[in-house]
Formats: sequence, C-alpha cells, structure tokens
Amino acid sequence: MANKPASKRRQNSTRHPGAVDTAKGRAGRILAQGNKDATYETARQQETAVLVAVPDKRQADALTQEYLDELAFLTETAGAVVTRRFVQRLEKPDIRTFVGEGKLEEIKAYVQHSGTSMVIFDDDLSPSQLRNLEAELQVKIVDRSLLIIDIFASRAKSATARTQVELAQYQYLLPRLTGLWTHLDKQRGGGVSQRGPGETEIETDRRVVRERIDFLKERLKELDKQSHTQRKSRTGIVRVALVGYTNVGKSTIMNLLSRADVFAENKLFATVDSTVRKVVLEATPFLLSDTVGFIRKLPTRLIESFKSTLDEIREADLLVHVVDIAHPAFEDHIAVVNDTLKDIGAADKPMLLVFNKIDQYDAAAADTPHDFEGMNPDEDHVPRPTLEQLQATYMAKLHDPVIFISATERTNIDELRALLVRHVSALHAQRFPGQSAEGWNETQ
Ligand SMILES: Nc1nc2c(ncn2[C@@H]2O[C@H](COP(=O)(O)OP(=O)(O)OP(=O)(O)O)[C@@H](O)[C@H]2O)c(=O)[nH]1
Ligand SMILES: [Mg+2]
Repeated sequence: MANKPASKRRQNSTRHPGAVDTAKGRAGRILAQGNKDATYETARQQETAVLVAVPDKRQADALTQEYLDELAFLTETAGAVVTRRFVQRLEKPDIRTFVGEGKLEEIKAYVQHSGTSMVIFDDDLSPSQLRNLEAELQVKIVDRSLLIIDIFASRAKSATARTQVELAQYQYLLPRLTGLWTHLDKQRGGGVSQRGPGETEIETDRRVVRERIDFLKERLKELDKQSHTQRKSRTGIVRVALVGYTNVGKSTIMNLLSRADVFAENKLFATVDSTVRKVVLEATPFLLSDTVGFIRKLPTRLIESFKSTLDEIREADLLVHVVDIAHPAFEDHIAVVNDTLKDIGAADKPMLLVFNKIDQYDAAAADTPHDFEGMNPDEDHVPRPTLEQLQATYMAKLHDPVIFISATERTNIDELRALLVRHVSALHAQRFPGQSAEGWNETQ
C-alpha cells in the first residue's frame, strides 16, 4: 500500500518487487496528501484537480451538478483542491478518450495554462482510456474507483480493513498493468509491434500481482475465521447495524447511543473500519455496529473486497438506515443504499428509517446551484416540501418505521431510543424465545 514504508510493501512479493512497487505507487498516488505516516514521501505542494463528467443527454442539469458536487467532496477528502469542472453531454462516452476530441483539447489547454496536476473523471475509465488520456494530457488521470480506493486506503486502520483495501488496490491495478511499460518501451526504442522485454516484464508483474491477490484473499479468510469465532460468542443478543450513505451521521448516532468514541467528521468515508458496541437501553441490551457508508457507483470490486466489513450488516437482525434529509439528493441516496443492500444480500431485513440532520433541512433548501461550465443553474430547480409534508409522505409510503431526528442537536433522540427498544425487544422475543434479554452477558 502506498501508505506503508517501502520495505513493508515488499513483503510477499516473490519476484520483481520494484516493478510492483512502481505499479502500486500508481494506484495509490493521490493518497500521500492526507497521509501522516508517509515519512518516505517528500512534502509536496497541495495537488490541484480538474473534474470531468460525461452525463448522457437525458440527465437533468441539477443532477449532473449534484454528482459533481459529490465528486468535488471526494476530491477534497482525498486532499486535492478543485480548480475547474468540465461537463460534456454525450450519448456514449468516447471509446478512446472518454470525452470527445474538442473537449479534450479544451481540458488540455486549461490544464497546461493553469498548471493543474490531475484530472479526475466521475466514472471508471477502461485501461486504454486511462492510457490515452495520460498520453494526451500529460498529467495524472484518476477515475472514480481509484479516488474512492485512495480515500479508503488513507482511512483503514484495522488489519481487516487494510487487507481489504490492499486487495481492492491490486484488483484495480491488475488490468491496468500494461500501460506502465509503454514509456519504458519507447525509451528502449521498442515499437508497438515489437515483442520484447516489456511484455515479459508485464507478464512477470501480472503474476506477482495475482500472487499477492491470492495471498490477501487467504489472509482475509483467516481474519474472517477469527471474527466469525468472535461473532459466534455473541449469540443470544440482537444485533443492530447502522447503514446509510456516507456522511449522513451514522457514527454520530453510534456515539450518541453507545457512548463510543467513533471518529465522525464532515468528510466522505470517515468510517472504513467497523465498530461494534454493546448498548443497553431501558434494560434491553443489543449490539450496535457502525460501518462503512455507501456511495453511488461504488466499485463492485470494492464491495467484494469489503466482504468482511459488510458481514456485520449481512448478519444483523435489524438495520437502522440513516438518511441525511438536508442533502438535496437524499431520495437518490436512499435508493443507492437499498440497491447496495440488495447487492450484498441484506435487503430483506427489518429496517428503521432515521431521517437525520433535520436542523439543517431549511438551510439546505436555500442552497443555490453553482454556476459552471455547460450548466443552466435555473433549470430543474423545484421548491422542496416542508419537513412536516415529508414526514407525512414517508410515514404513509413506507412499511418501515420512520423517525426524524437531529443527532447533533439531540432532537427526538429519546423517541429514537424508544423505537429501538420496542423493535429490539420484539426481535429478541422472536429470535430467542424463552430467554430474557436482560440475562445476556458478554462472556457467554
Ligand atoms: N447539522 C447536523 N450535522 C450532523 C448531524 N449528525 C451528524 N452531523 C455531522 O455530519 C458529519 C458526518 O457525520 P458522521 O457521523 O461522521 O457521518 P457517517 O455517516 O458516519 O459518515 P461516514 O463514516 O463518512 O460514512 C459530521 O460533521 C457530523 O457532525 C445532525 O443531526 N445535524
Ligand atoms: Mg462514520
């Protein structure tokens, strides 16, 4: 991983470690910014980034803007400053360079003139698009997956989370290894058609990376076994998992309910490791877990490599789905979370829907859309319903219980506790008939 000393990164690389380190450097390159442990990295100036979105022709302007706002937030979380946004509406992204020729020229002119150090795309790029864009623009090219993996890498602390991130990094890297050697081939005078040492090296690298992937998978299996044993000792108690989009307030609610000290901040993916705490409310004990947030277009590979973390959600008896109601795209977020739950096989669990940040709801409604390239800020801007209207709509629409709170202002927290107690007690009676919830203790 890019945030480990080089000597550590080389462990288990049986052959050709230098090449793989180069490759890993490529995968984790925007990470060094926010990484306090990177003693081997020399201090650099803050990186600057241009954002690029290629929505299809039907996507509403307001939505495109929201997506770019989120990409900007991700970029800032990764430690870079956004200098400009570019939007190009296309029926389909260009197969060679993702954006069309004219737009590429425009981006190139801006990047050269402003000295911006990287270009970030709101979608995933194919290995060849990545290569072509890098050749054309002559700066770092980052796609959505890489950006998210980088943030995860800078946040992961536990052995499991770090192993999961490293697996995701290598899986991202494997199909992209070819591009690494094109410039070396050129230096050696090798042409595209010439088969030479470059290809042998790529093959060697691929083998080393595959070996590392297998090793990490094995290691995760081991770690999984350990946590499975741990989880088995927790039978006889209802398990509740906080789920939701990133930055909605899950960790804040965890801290409020469990007096835990989980890191919460206004950044995306503040939590990557999961935390489990025993909570006792009105003599009703249950286990509460806080875990990684979801996001739209979460790379499937990343979901897969985070299997162990997501087991916490899969094995829960009750999900508490936290929503940031002050976010203009909160309904979109609910859909993303429900889809992700479906993907990981946790869609059929009982669920409480907690609308958080009601204190910010009105302020958010007054938000005016930003003005930027290719957008009409007035289009698609409809007034928002009142909180009361929303409450009535959601109460009527959903089968799941709904509650509106503010975790930071402590509004309706007693009601949230009461709702949890009611549901946990009912689940306890159903899951462990004849066994009183009060009788459970941690040593069982
Ligand atoms: N105004 C307001 N801010 C809140 C409320 N609840 C949480 N926040 C803030 O929202 C930000 C994100 O909170 P977290 O608890 O870290 O959110 P999270 O869902 O755990 O986020 P990730 O771990 O990044 O997925 C923090 O700055 C919190 O202080 C609330 O009720 N009102
Ligand atoms: Mg969190």
